[in-house]
Amino acid sequence: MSAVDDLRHAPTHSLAAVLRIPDFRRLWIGLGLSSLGDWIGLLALTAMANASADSYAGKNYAIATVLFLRVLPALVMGPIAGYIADKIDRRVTLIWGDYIRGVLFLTIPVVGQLWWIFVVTVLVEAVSLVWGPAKDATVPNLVPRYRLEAANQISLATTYGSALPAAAIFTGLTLADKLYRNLFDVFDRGPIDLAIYANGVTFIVSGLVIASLTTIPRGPASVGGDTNAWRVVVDGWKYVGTTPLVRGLVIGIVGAFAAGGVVIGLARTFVSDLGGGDPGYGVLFGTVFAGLGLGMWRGPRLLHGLSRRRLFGIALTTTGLLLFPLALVQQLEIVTALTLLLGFAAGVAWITGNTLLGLEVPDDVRGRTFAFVGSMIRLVLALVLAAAPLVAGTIGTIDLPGEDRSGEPLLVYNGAAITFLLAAIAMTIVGVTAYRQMDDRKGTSLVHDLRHSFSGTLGVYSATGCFIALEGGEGAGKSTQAKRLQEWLTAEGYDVVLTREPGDTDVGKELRRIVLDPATGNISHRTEALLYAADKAEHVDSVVAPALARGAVVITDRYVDSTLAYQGAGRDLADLEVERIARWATADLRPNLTVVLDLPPQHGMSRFEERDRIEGESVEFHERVRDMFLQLASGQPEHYLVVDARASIDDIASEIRARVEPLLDAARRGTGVDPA
Ligand SMILES: Nc1ncnc2c1ncn2[C@@H]1O[C@H](COP(=O)(O)OP(=O)(O)OP(=O)(O)O)[C@@H](O)[C@H]1O
Ligand SMILES: Cc1cn([C@H]2C[C@H](O)[C@@H](COP(=O)(O)O)O2)c(=O)[nH]c1=O
Repeated sequence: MSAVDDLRHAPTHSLAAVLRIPDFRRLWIGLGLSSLGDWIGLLALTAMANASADSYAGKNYAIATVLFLRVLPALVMGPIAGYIADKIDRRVTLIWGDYIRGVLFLTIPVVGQLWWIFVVTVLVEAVSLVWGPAKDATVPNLVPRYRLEAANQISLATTYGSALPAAAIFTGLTLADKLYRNLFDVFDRGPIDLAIYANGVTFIVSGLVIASLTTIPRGPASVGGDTNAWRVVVDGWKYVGTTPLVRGLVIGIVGAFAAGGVVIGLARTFVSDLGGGDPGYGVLFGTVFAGLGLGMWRGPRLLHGLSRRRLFGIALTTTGLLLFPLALVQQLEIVTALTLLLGFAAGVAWITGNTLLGLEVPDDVRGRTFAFVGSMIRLVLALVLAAAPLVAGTIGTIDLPGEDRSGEPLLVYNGAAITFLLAAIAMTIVGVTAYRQMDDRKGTSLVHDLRHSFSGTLGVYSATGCFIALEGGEGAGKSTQAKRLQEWLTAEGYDVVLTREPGDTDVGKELRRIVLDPATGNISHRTEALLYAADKAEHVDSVVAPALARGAVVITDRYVDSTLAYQGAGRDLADLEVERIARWATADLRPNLTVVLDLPPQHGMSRFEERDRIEGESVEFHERVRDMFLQLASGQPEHYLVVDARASIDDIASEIRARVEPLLDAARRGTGVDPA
């Protein structure tokens, strides 16, 4: 198979496949180098600012100014940066943007003055504001549309992930300076100057790498959308203010950034207070980002069964609670371990909040909401980065009562620790508020949900074919959409099996008659659960599994989620027990995608007249069923699509098609798909 075929057949979400595109790979190397340099530069500049003042307050103020100036240009220039990027040739912006930033950094050690650090910080940020949209606008020219999401994931991971090697390099340089004195004597400020020179060089090399790209189109970047920041903020306020869920999300996300800002803003002086130097600072910085990365990567999987809304509130509250010991413990090693946990919790909150925003905010206001959240984050970060060191500097040093034998105070807390304590209180309040505003499981204890999510398994995904389930309340349009999907896939040339629960097998037909015939009357709820489970066992063993094994696309009208919703939430049997039985019956085989057609129960019931045994249940019963479907979807957004079933049949069908299409690569090649 040729390299091109190989690339075409790689799954849509494959990161390796995007990196095999030569021009994207070059842009990525450029981005990686400049991001690495940028993080090293941030560490070195804050360390340089720290060294430039003598008093505790003076050090804090110098660091605060550097950090504040990094955010300030985005606030002032944000609206016009997009406009400028639109007007300049993209190639020129990308290449010269890197050269200019590189040269500016190289001048810092040469001038060696604090005021010049401030000037360069503002200039570099201003250039970055134009460089960013030009880069974002270039990526779609380098990769096919269906690989854009994977390309964006790589860009994001590279921008933030490079903080880790940057911290390692900075720590290595400062440590080497401590171990081998005179090693960096050629530089006025030893390893700090070297780090800043290295930063400048990485930008210039990045510019050279990007200059070798052949496919950056000539002409200005198209950043698209409304770049008027004021309009974005006003629209965002209106929408957020009137939607409780989104209000909770925004409070949480902005709160998490505020807490992060306090930690970053005070990290250098805090490390000094605990007796650490530049290497300790580098380690602490790297640890926060290692934790963040781990949290984003593993966190949601660790608690995969938990409602995403609850997980978000819990992660935020945990971030706040972890800040307490961080502030009070005075040992650098323990503080570093706590920082890893703190980063982890913040990473879980960030990825969960972002996913929820993407999933819960309607398409027509999603862009504006993201832009609004972005503006709020910058505003709050700027305020916090400026205010935290000022507060810490003003508090100064507090000796707690009690002395040791030599008459020294037993415990001394500096301003940084006290400010962490204030942030801990604020963050915990934000976390609890977000949790309460967004809780979608009121009435179910958190302990129950946690036990449930830890005891569950991740499930089994077929190694071949593609398994799609349609779920939802009565009359939501499952059969209609299942048929539409089948017709489309068949026309596309796939081997498709359309099936349903209960009643697709001979045994199943009998079971369906028993459970749905009003003449059956009241039966024990556990009997009902077992009858549905028996239908599932037969269905999976004789229909679903064989079809998947030969590489077919299997569409089922209802599956395990129906029993969790109807017998679990509707009948009020213990969720865990119903789930265990259903998972056992189906050998824990899970759909690659479950489409939930969401509709108010009365609306669905108005679509037909006859009522079977289950349809005849109360509205409250069907409300509980609906809530459970949504709850299950929110727990694993990567495996679900929730659709507003009030939309037209055509619109719903095309929304489903768009989500199913990327999953089909594997069915085409006869290999399994796990979109997560
Ligand atoms: N989006 C829609 N808008 C309006 N009517 C719809 C829509 N989708 C389906 N219908 C109609 O609603 C009725 C029920 O649809 P369908 O049988 O597909 O629902 P269902 O979810 O499979 O129902 P059940 O839960 O009873 O199996 C049908 O008459 C169908 O034509
Ligand atoms: C699979 C499954 C179904 N049910 C209920 C849900 C519906 O009321 C009927 C099936 O009717 P449809 O017209 O075919 O949608 O059964 C359930 O309670 N538990 C289940 O596992």
